[in-house]
Amino acid sequence: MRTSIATVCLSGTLEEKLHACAQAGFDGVEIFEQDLLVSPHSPAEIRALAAELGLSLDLYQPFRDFEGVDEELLADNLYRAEAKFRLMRELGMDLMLLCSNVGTATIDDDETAAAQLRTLGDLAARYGIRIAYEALAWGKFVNDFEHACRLVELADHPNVGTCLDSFHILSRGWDPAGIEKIPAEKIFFVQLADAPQLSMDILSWSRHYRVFPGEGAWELDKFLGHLVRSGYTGPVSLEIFNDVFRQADEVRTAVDAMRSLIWLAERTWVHLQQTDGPDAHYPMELATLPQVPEPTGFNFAEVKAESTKKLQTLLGQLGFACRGRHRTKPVQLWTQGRARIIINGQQARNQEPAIAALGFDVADPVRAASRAMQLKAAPVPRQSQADEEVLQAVSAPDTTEVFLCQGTPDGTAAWTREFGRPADAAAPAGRELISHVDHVNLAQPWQHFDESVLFYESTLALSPSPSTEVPSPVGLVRSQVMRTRDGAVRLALNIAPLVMEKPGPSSESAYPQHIAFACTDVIALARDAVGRGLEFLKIPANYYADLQARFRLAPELLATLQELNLLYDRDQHGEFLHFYTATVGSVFFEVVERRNGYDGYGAPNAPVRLAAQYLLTKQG
Ligand SMILES: O=C(O)c1ccc(O)c(O)c1
Ligand SMILES: [Mg+2]
Repeated sequence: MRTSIATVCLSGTLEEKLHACAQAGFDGVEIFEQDLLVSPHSPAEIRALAAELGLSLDLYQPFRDFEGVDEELLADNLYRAEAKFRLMRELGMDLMLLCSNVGTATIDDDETAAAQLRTLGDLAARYGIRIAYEALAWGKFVNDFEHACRLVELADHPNVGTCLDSFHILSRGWDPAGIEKIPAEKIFFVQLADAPQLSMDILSWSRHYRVFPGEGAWELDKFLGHLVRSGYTGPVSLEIFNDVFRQADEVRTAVDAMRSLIWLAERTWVHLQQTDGPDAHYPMELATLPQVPEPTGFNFAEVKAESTKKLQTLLGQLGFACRGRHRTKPVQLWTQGRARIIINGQQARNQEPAIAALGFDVADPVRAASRAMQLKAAPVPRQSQADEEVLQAVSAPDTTEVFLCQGTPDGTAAWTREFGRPADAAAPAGRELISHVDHVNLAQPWQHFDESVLFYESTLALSPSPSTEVPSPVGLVRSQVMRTRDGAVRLALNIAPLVMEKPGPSSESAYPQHIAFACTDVIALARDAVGRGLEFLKIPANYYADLQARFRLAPELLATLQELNLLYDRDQHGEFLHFYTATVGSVFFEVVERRNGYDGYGAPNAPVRLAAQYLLTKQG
């Protein structure tokens, strides 16, 4: 599959955009006219730069409002077109995108429009140029890809074909299966975009909210499957109008874009294997990736900190014990049940405690790392001694280090052997009620949220749950859970509100993130923790009054919840009881008890938690 991307997807100058596309590994680009118009470089210089970078210039776009007009306007439009053909010759380009007329068309007649396309084809042919006609979803008379194809067929000119754009097809709810009926040689170009399911006018949706494949709501693997079956072999290009990508770092966006195409090609290959059988062959080649199953659990979570005292105290109060110190590094291992927390003091000068790494249990770490690398994940450089476990790790978009660890049937981890028992090893403070890490909640930089979702889905095989929004005193927090089907791994990604503008310590400290532990008896554990002096996040009385109104809890239970600062929720399966600790640095802990298969995260309680934490930061 030849890959391409429209320059409109990226921030920066045309020169910067071309460099980013080449760096990310694209075969070619679509030149967006606006990017060229504002460039100080001549068309010849842009052509030379693209050649030097090994990028083909696949499509010049857009040319607008051409067909369905009267004779006088047609003459003007042909004059405009010829100027662009001359420009394209300087660029060394031979394919121009023509959008269906959205403004100036006055004649709603297929024969007329097709004849005008034929005239344009004649003119284009003199310059060795071909025209790819695209139905915009909001076109005046042509807004449906099959209608555009009928006009192309009627025009019956070798230099006139169609451009398919998934946005215009899927946003209108047209059935993409119709793509298979289009003669492959008439599909001159293909653009892909995904989008979140929104209810708004289509033009605004298209111009502001498109995202890369895998970051929205559409089944683009099926869309691409229809295209592959049509016999098309040309470039598959990304055309994403997105307000965030326009401001984000262009190199990162280009890598995110490339990852989406690599992943989509694989998904499409899997889809076609399943529907057409393993012996089916198509002219377009789809590269595949090493297949990996979902991870089976969290292997560890690592917190980096210069001063580890407060963390140690907190973990001890939760019933964790220090199981050892690393033989050669200032690193401690704290465990309870299968929950492992590494406290890492390496290269942590002046660092307040923060979650730095997560380990996932996978079936085959080398294979999983190879997949991640093929998906353009950046490897984490590591120095290990000869007798140490070689661990595979890649960097997530929010810079969390993702370790791919060997899963074992009994949940043990071989690397723990490197931790000798410390001289001051404490016996666990009491009974072990925590069994494992239930979920981890990571704050995402606002401009990398979609990238993070795609990263965890494509590299780790986690699936996105429907996203939610949680009100907090400093903004609305968008939350997206990525999880395995069995819930063994649950990762909640939150977009922190843009800036904490209110004065106070919160504006300096990183947005808090947390690790939630699963426990079999949260009331007992909370009582133990109270006895050990744990500082709980204080929950206001108003919350408990509302709880009573919503759930009619037994008075004794309600009193216990309130006494212990426990929160409560219920779903169609069962009940959820949980509490939060105070925050150290940017880290806090949660302990949860899921009763009878409760499957959520206490979403109605999240605003209460955020408000309580906000109050604490105000008090300093
Ligand atoms: O929004 C637009 O005008 C526009 C322009 C060119 C395209 O290829 C497209 O899909 C939309
Ligand atoms: Mg388009």
